[in-house]
Amino acid sequence: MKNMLAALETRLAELPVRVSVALPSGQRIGPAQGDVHIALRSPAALVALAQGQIGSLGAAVVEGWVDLEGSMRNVMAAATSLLQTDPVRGNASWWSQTMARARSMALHTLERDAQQVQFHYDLSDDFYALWLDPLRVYSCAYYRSSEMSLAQAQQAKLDHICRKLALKANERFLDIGCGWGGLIVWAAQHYGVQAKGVTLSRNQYDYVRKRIQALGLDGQVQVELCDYRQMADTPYDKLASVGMFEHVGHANLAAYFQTVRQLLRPGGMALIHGITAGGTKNRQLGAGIGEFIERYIFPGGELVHVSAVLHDMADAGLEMVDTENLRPHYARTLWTWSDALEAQLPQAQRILSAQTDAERSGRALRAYRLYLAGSAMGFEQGWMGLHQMLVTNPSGNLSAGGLRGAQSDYPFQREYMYSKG
Ligand SMILES: C[S@@+](CC[C@H](N)C(=O)[O-])C[C@H]1O[C@@H](n2cnc3c(N)ncnc32)[C@H](O)[C@@H]1O
Repeated sequence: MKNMLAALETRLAELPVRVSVALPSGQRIGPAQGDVHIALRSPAALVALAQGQIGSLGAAVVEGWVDLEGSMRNVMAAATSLLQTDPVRGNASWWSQTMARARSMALHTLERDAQQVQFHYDLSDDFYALWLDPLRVYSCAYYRSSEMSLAQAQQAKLDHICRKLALKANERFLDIGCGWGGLIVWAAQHYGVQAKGVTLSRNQYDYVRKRIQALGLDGQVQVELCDYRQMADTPYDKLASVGMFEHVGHANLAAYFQTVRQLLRPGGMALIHGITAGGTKNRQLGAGIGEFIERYIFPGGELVHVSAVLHDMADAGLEMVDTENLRPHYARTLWTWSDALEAQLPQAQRILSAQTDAERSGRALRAYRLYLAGSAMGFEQGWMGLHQMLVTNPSGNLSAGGLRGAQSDYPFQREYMYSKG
């Protein structure tokens, strides 16, 4: 115990911010006044701190076994420096990979996915509205110029996607995992497409239906509450799926891309946008971070390296024509969400308390504070990436003129993405 405390004290002295710690015994270590103050109430939390298990320490904060004071930026600066192992380093053994695959299959039945998605997205619309932009876009923004606000950068992202897809008036456009409907409404209003979105969240479905009505878009935009695996629509001209494959799981990724291909007409284009793992072996981040996210934020969420995503896309017969990594944009997006939440903690607590008892709402708020700031830090550190992948369903059909080969709507050069066509 003495050695552990001495080692902890040395580590605290080396941190980039001043961290003071109150031990369960009442003893204090570190500076008298810190930028961050940690009050430990359980010996297990002390061990997590000493071992740099920052995810486990976060869980202890959520459960109320640790009190944490300080700005989220200082907390995260301390957290990265406390780490003793690289959280991106995964286990490559055959056994661990096989177990991870079996777990992934079990986690993603139709029933479980509906529960897992509703656990997160149906927490409270008012809570999300507090820190998201006015269109409630819940994915990485695109800061086309550095002075953009979050609202502008989210609009720029919606437009970036529409341009990449070269959307044209009257085309049929599907958004799998449409959230609060930002993209389908934007694509209908600005590109004149016939749009449909699907979501597994009841709150999102109700909200989008009302928004479509309020905007008078009934004949042009539709939303459906269903799982992507249950769709049997005739193929669309264009398709997007944004912030969605993180919920699909590695074991189901190939089937997800087969569904994408079936829902896309020959020659059509799809834009797949999602969080990717920084390493090739880890489905979850180490140091207890993955367990934290699984338990409090995204049950069933899985990270997959971009190489594995592209592999399964190719196996499904989709051709990747353009890939862009927006990782720094997600760090900035997440810090903006985190700052907005930090600036409105009493309102957030009130909103969450209206849904459930004080203990559960307190836990949820502590979990979201750590998740938003921790994710911002994770993108800054490169533990995760954010890839936009443009793919086509190449037609290989015999046409009247003979064999056409693999053709698609993808233009010859990528300049078209930067000018409204
Ligand atoms: C991170 S949100 C992204 C929402 C939206 N695309 C955006 O950018 O704001 C993920 C979305 O995927 C949806 N989703 C997750 N699993 C799904 C499934 N199996 N079938 C249909 N939708 C699903 C959720 O309901 C949610 O709307």
